[in-house]
Amino acid sequence: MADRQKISIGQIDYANAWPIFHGLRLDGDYMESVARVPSELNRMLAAGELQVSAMSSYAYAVNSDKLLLLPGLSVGSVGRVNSLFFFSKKPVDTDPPERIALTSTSATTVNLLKILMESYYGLHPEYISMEPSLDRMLEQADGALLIGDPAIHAFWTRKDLHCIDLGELWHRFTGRGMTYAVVAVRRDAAEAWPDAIGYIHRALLDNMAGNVSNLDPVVARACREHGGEESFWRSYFGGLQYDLNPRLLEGLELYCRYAKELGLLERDTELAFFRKDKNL
Ligand SMILES: C=C(O[C@@H]1C=C(C(=O)O)C=C[C@H]1O)C(=O)O
Repeated sequence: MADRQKISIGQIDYANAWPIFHGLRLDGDYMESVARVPSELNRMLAAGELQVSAMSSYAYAVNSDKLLLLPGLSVGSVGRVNSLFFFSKKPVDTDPPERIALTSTSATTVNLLKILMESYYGLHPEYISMEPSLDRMLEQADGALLIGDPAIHAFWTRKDLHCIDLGELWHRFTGRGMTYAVVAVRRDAAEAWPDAIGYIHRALLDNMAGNVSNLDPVVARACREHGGEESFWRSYFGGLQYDLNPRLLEGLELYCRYAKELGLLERDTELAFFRKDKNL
């Protein structure tokens, strides 16, 4: 990497990540940020098109030999999430789905659903990956997984469908929290520019702490851009956990163990963290 390469920072292009990124001012001569859906960020970070990014925790696990977690940053929950939904025409308990359409934007929740189908329900449906369009997904499958903003809009409008909150079901199954997204840095970037990465890490932590302690600006932005009640957005953001705390880490470790057991991950995952003074 050249000395003066711009550091590119990936942001999740969904409301769930606004408490981390809203109001962040890092762009300039040496840094730029881009907002994409999680699967695209996962690909870009692995390809070296980004140096630091929010990403699916599953994709971190797949590439953990090339990445380090930025401590204290996450999108997680202990229980309900309100934006990770499995929609089905019939109840799963009485009418098991034979074919499930998975949003192509997700990595963590796609595998969370597979874990829950297999280990909680004892089901082995066929899976297909599709763009997040619920109508089209349900033309081709008995159930559909959506994440992020499309999941929230579908939850508001499709009261005719059965709906399972994946964070709630995971909590019922395991008693644990779960980390859906993390923020990671490429190990080569952490080695090349420890000070710059440390600066970005600090800026993200401070920005997140400010937004979490005063949700008004992100709630106002969500009402403006997505509609819906202020009370919905306040409890949505209030219900998510952004600080990668021990309950979220414990849940992520258990998720990785299930994923490995079921052949969804090739290896055991050891979570490794960026530390400014000793980053590798
Ligand atoms: C809470 C959410 O968490 C997320 C789920 C992800 C995934 O399934 O890969 C990735 C990032 C987050 O967007 C959400 O999408 O609503």
